[in-house]
Amino acid sequence: MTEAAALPPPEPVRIGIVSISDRASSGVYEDKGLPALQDWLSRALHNPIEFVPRLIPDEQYGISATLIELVEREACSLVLTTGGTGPALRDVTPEATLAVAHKEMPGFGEQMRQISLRFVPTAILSRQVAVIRHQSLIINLPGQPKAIQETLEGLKASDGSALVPGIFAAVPYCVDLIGGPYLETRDEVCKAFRPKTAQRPAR
Ligand SMILES: Nc1ncnc2c1ncn2[C@@H]1O[C@H](COP(=O)(O)OP(=O)(O)OP(=O)(O)O)[C@@H](O)[C@H]1O
Ligand SMILES: Nc1nc2c(c(=O)[nH]1)N[C@H]1C(S)=C(S)[C@@H](COP(=O)(O)O)O[C@H]1N2
Repeated sequence: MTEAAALPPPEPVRIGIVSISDRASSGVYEDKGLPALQDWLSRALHNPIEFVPRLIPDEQYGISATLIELVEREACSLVLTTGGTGPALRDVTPEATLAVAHKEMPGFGEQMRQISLRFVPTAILSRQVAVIRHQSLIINLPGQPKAIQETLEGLKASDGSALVPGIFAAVPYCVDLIGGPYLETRDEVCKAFRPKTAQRPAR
């Protein structure tokens, strides 16, 4: 038997994915946010994932209500949003997210802006936040569908090594610390960082 075969199977995880866009939610254009989130997470994680998707307009109270529902009724350990983080009048995702926060996790937004500045100078306009509510981590990502992979995965050199680590590298350990399932990443997509004492044998 190989070492990987002797390991227990990865724990299942419920992940809320929320696309926040006036135009995609009203059918003006096709939503590309939910497929991009689902595709990247399925490539990055060994864990079986149950996705809980929502496509909603840029309405502050509706966004907060959706986040509470995903955390409290749907028991999602992780919730990723995309869209509504810029400076436009209708962009209220950060306010809606902070309104349901028990703790703020400013490092995610800081790192996201560092990564995004390597791709576009307008990253300085992005206001993403991350928070903890109960035992769930909620993270805002920018609305451009291509920005989802850029921020989660970071910037890689041509040999695949990380030039700027993506924000997802810190997600599994954060989820450990709030009592969620043990998330196992595929190193070629995203190498999770955990201190040695928190690591289980690699798959
Ligand atoms: N869910 C989505 N699906 C496809 N493309 C999107 C989506 N959200 C954003 N985009 C694209 O990224 C750009 C910037 O996103 P942003 O969140 O600022 O949208 P917006 O201009 O506020 O409009 P809306 O809320 O109607 O998507 C959009 O103009 C659009 O081209
Ligand atoms: N990685 C990455 N981050 C990005 C972008 C991008 O193209 N790639 N677009 C920026 C732009 S133009 C804006 S206005 C802000 C906010 O985007 P949102 O309102 O679509 O959430 O995200 C920024 N962050």
